[in-house]
Amino acid sequence: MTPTHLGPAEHLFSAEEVEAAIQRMAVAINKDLEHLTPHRPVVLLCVLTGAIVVVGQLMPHLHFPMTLDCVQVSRYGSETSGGELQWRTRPKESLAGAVVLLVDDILDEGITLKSIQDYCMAEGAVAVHTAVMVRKMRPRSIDLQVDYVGLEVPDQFVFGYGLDARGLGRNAPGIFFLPEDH
Ligand SMILES: O=P(O)(O)OC[C@H]1O[C@H](OP(=O)(O)OP(=O)(O)O)[C@H](O)[C@@H]1O
Ligand code: HPA
Repeated sequence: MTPTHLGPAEHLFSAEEVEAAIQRMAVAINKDLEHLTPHRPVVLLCVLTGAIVVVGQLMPHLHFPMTLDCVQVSRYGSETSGGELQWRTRPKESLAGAVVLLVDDILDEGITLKSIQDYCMAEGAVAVHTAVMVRKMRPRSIDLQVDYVGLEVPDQFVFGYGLDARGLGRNAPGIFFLPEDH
């Protein structure tokens, strides 16, 4: 157990391990998207709030022309189980004809990422590539292919590196979970 300001927590990944995983994702993304962009920049779509940290770490390692836009959606709030998806902010620019790189911090049930991917396609995106810093190892009823995954985490409510537990812990330098938090 590691002491954190949320209490003693299991330490899953150090900051160095998370950063190394983000760099590996960047290498794979560069390989796939670099050749697509001579005509039009990729739209990197950050899923606020949690993805702000992974996007900040990922962007300097991406070597193709891009613009940065964001959506803000939420379905957990201060809970550890998800509810209905609330849309707070939609992208500023039109997605018509765009290649989108959609980046979130976690794939849990998959409802958030799938809903945003569907939204992008409905807005006219030509392709939506998806990337998550962590994917939770759990059964999922959603049919969703995630193109880039940094790390796999157990079926626990994790925090750190942008991920919160009841609003706190986004600044934790690594990925943790509270053993009693389900
Ligand atoms: O795969 P799902 O089960 O849909 O859950 C994943 C989503 O849940 C969290 O967002 P949250 O609703 O907590 O908003 P936040 O990013 O503002 O914390 C997380 O940041 C993902 O966006
Ligand atoms: O395990 C989690 N941690 C933080 N936020 C989340 N949103 C969905 N699952 C999680």
